[in-house]
Amino acid sequence: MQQITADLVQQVIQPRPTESHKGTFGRVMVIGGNQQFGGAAIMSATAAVYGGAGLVTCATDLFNATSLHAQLPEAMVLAATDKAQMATLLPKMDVIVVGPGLGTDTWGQTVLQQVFQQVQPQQVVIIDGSAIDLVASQGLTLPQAQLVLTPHQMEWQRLSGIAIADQQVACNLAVQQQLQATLVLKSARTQVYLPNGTVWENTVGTPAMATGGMGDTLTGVLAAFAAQFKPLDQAILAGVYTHSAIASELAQQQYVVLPTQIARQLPFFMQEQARRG
Ligand SMILES: NC(=O)C1=CN([C@@H]2O[C@H](COP(=O)(O)OP(=O)(O)OC[C@H]3O[C@@H](n4cnc5c(N)ncnc54)[C@H](O)[C@@H]3O)[C@@H](O)[C@H]2O)[C@@H](O)CC1
Ligand SMILES: Nc1ncnc2c1ncn2[C@@H]1O[C@H](COP(=O)(O)OP(=O)(O)O)[C@@H](O)[C@H]1O
Ligand SMILES: [Mg+2]
Repeated sequence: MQQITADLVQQVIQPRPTESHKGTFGRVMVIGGNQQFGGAAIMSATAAVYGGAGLVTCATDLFNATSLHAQLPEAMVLAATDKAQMATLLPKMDVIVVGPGLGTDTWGQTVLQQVFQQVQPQQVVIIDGSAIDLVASQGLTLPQAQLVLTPHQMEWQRLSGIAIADQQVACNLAVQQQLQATLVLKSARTQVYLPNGTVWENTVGTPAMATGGMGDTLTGVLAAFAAQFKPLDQAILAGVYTHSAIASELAQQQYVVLPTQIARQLPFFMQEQARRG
């Protein structure tokens, strides 16, 4: 198993080119947030904006629109069930996050199926939370795209059929290769399984991160990094490390680290890495 280190992150996060504009840094759409879990989509979109994605749109239950805009006016918003608008906007996206706070009821199922039908092969699609549970419970076929799955151990158990106690590298790798997706298997020591069959381990992180919304925030970090930095494999590894490294820094003084604090720290951490790289 290879280790994700600060060196790798500093190679990925580079100073921004002077000749650039918002289009240079990618378009991200976060799809999720039912009436119960709106915060999850808001946290994902927040991390995507603070992580540097050029344009961020949140497709959600419009119940969440005011709260989203109250703290993140940078994000655009639309109803996830608006078929016409989704059909216009989805093909324009570089990176799609689907699942944070989506829920597994009929609303979530309808939204997910519509997204899977419209995704294009060149797009990066980050599948998280409820979307993973729905793929598992409904036996949905994953779309043709650059897929990144971000399950925690329980979600991976549901999707892969491998019980948490049996989630060893060889078994995980076999299923990940079948799924033809990057796997970010989240735990206290998150592992990343890349399409080329290499397996990486996160080397930072803290129990101060064990708070609801922490994984939702990770999806936004990964989306922003995938939108800005190439190749995708390196962007994902750097995103996983950055999310936890910020938490570890804050945990020097805090017993608990809030997901929204990690998002707000992203521009500072990224500037530090860009200067060192
Ligand atoms: N503020 C919000 O709106 C929040 C919304 N959330 C959304 O709620 C939906 C359900 O997700 P949940 O993850 O809460 O529910 P799940 O039922 O999928 O999983 C949570 C349970 O899995 C177990 N588990 C075992 N190993 C674990 C591991 N390594 N990491 C995490 N849990 C582990 C724990 O007992 C935990 O209670 C998702 O769509 C998610 O995005 C959550 O992220 C919480 C915050
Ligand atoms: N004890 C811990 N040590 C290190 N990282 C942790 C710990 N507990 C949780 N995390 C991290 O927090 C995130 C939790 O993700 P997830 O369970 O999907 O959260 P949520 O769905 O509530 O947003 C993952 O990135 C995981 O690695
Ligand atoms: Mg989660």
